[in-house]
Formats: sequence, C-alpha cells, structure tokens
Amino acid sequence: MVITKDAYCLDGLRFAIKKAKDQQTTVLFSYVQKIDNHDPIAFYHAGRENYKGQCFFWQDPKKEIILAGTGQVTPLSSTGSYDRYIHVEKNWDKLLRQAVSSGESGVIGTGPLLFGGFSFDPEEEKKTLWNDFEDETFAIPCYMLSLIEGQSYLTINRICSPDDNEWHLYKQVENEVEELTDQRKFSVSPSINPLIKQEEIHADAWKTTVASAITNMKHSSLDKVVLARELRLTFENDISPENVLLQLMKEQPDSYIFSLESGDSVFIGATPEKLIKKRKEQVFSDCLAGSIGRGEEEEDRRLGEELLQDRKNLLEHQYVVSMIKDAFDSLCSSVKIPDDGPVLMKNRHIQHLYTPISGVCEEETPVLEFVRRLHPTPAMGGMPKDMAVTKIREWETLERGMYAGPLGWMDAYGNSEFAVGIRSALLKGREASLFAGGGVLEDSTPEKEYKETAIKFNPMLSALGGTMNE
Ligand SMILES: C=C(O[C@H]1C=CC=C(C(=O)O)[C@@H]1O)C(=O)O
Ligand SMILES: [Mg+2]
Repeated sequence: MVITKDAYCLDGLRFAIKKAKDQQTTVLFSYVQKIDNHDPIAFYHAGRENYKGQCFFWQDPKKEIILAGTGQVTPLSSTGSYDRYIHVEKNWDKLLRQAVSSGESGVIGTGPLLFGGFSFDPEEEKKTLWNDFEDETFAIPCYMLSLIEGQSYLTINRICSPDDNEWHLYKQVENEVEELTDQRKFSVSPSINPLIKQEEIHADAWKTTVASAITNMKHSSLDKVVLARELRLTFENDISPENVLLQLMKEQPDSYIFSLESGDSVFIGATPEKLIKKRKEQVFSDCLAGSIGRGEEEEDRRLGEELLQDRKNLLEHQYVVSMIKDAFDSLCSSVKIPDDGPVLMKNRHIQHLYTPISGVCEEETPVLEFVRRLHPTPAMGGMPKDMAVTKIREWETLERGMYAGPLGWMDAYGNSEFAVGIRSALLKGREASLFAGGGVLEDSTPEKEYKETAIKFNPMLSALGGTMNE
C-alpha cells in the first residue's frame, strides 16, 4: 500500500487515479479524517437509507474499537469449492498491494478494512433461510466510522479506474459524507413492535437428537458435539437492527456487539467469545465453554461455585483449551495460559468457564491461518473436530449458516479480530431466527442441555422484546 502525505481527499484521489492510469489497473483509494465525536448508531442508521443490506457494526467488549460501515466498494466474490480462507486472504492482499491511503494513515481500525464472516460449515446443505449470505461474506465499506480510544475517524474508500475524474468522485463523496454525518436526522426511538408469535423449532426432536448423540458417544470416538436449535419470532412490523444494537449495547456491554447485513437479511448478536485477536505479532483467544444460569447474589455465587466444580462442564471446557492451545503451539513461538484453571465469566443472563490464551507469532502470519486452524473450536463444533462437524451436518435439522462462524475484520496495518457468531439471530423483515447450542458430552442429559440452550436465547430475546426463558 502506498501512503501519501496528502492532507486533502482530492489530492489523494488525484494520486490514486494517476496510479490507476499509469498501471492500467484499478486502485483501492482510502482517505481517513479525524472528525468530531460521532454516534456510531446514528451513522449506521444514516447509512441504511442508501445502503440497506450493505452495512455492518462492531464493538468489542473493551470498546477499544467500534466500527460502523456502510456501502461496499467491492464485495469479495465467492468461488465455490476451494480453500475459502486462502481465497479471502489472497484477494485482500491483492487489493492492498494496489491501494493508496492518504489523510490520517496508520491508525488501527481505520483506512482500508475488510469486514465480514464465514459460515459455520461450507458443506452444510443450503436451504433458504440463509440465501442472502455466501459462505464467506466480506466487503470493504464505502464509508466507515471508527471510534478508537474515544476519537472518531471517518474513512472513505473508493475503487479508482484509469478514466475516473477526481472532481466528479470528490463531489459525489462530499455529498454522501454530508448525508451520512448529519446527526439531526437521527432519532431511533425504541418503537413499540408487538410480538405476534414465538415458536421453538422442533424442541422435542432436538432433545431426542441429544439423547442419541449421547448414546453414540458411548460407542464411538466422538468425545463432544455442540448441538444447536432455533427459536423463531414474528413481530407486527419490520425489526429495526439499530434498535436491537442499541438494546444489546445496553444489556450486554461485556460482549462483542455485531451486525452484518447482506441483501434483505441482518445477522446480529452479542457474542462473549473471541476467536482470535491479532495485533501485529501478538495473538489472543478465549476458551469459553461450560455454562450455568445467573441468580440473586448468594444464589449466583453458589451457581458459580457449582460450575467451577462440575466434572462435565470442566471437561467440556478442557477440550476447548487443549484444542486452542494446540493451534497456538503450531503457529506461535510462545503461548501463555493461566495454570490455575478456568475462572468465571459472568454476563447478564449466563455465566461460563473462561480461560484466556495468548501467544506471540511471526507478524506476517495471516490471521486467517489462525482462523482456519481454530474454527470450529470444540465450543462451536466438538471433538474430534472433523468428526463433530460431520455429525452436526447429519444430526442437526436447523440451518446454521453464519451462526457459530467466525465474524470480524482485518485492517491494512496487521490488526484484526474475529469473534464467533453465537448469542445471535438472523433478522429478515418481521422475522427473527435465534440460535443456541450446547456442548454435549457422554454424561450430558437432554433436559439440562435443553435448559442451557433456553438461557442462551435470552440475550437476543431480551434485546428483541420476546418472552424470556427462565
Ligand atoms: C454454542 C453456544 O455456546 C458455546 C459457548 C459457550 C458455552 C457453551 C456451552 O457451555 O455449551 C457453548 O459451547 C451458543 O451460545 O450457541
Ligand atoms: Mg455447555
């Protein structure tokens, strides 16, 4: 990527178009500007007026990086059966090699940035629920607001061709930016949207599947499989993703809050689970598996203690730790895991066993090499990995689509972060499909797993305004 010293967007555009002319190619142009503090949901909302189906939102648990993107300069096309991680990485590298960046360059989470997600299993039989999404749905936004350490940055991205005119492009961008950053237009009032129907999809059949998975595990080398189910909600009016995001930000402040739009669908959620965070040579992941509900003070403490002592949950967690450790060991020169066992991670509706893991790798190691080796961890798939994915394909009746898949971003400066798309829902007009799964082991019971998944629906149920599970 060429970083120009141009302080003005127009100068940078001129440089990019000249480069496109000289090399008879297309050039990704990126301009970054510091702007006055701006509300990311207002930006997202404004973006949906012209770019509905092409917006995204991201907020990490520490609120280090908040992103709201709108429009797509170029979606990364899907090519069928290949290594999808290499495909995304190669296309991204190719675009960056030709890129020109100007303005405030070099700030994490600004400038050219690829945002999107991978489906859980590209070999899953496609029905209709997820037909708006590809197995890898990634794009570079036309406009992006980044909140980094309290400072707002606006990124403008464009693909420049040899015969583009800089004035023409500049005027177009200027008008669009004005519309997007006009906060006066913004009033997301938590509108009343009555719930018409709330339906658990094949709950009894799911319990039967869990029971036969348990039997299967007793007679095979399958140690763990995560089985998921669906809850479907219908509202009177179209669901507003802005309202859902606002609610999630309020209720799940310690989770990743995300939305990824494609066509008429919005994949949205508040996931507590990091898959991989990369800051140059530093990498981090979360081992999160093993769950119990929350209670009033004393009850909550007792539940936490119970979880920390529970053999089944500790084993369910341990499979995740050892798999993530192996993946880190294969790519890192050093790996750190606390040696005093898991601690509790408490969110509004649920508590989990949690072990953080970190490592140091070569700065050049592609983040998607980590994603490839990690996904799906035994918290999303099972153990052994390939066998569990095959069994999920065979046994589950829901369409997972992007649920439990890696979702996140990569910037041009060696920073990236992917979470796993759980505690999530697919919104389509008036309908929401919520997903929740649980780690099934030999000594699971279908009833307990059923209750655990019921609790896991609650973050999305609460944000959408559904009837909460106990
Ligand atoms: C698969 C989900 O959660 C995973 C993450 C944390 C704890 C889990 C568990 O205890 O079963 C699951 O492995 C989900 O929320 O849909
Ligand atoms: Mg569990």
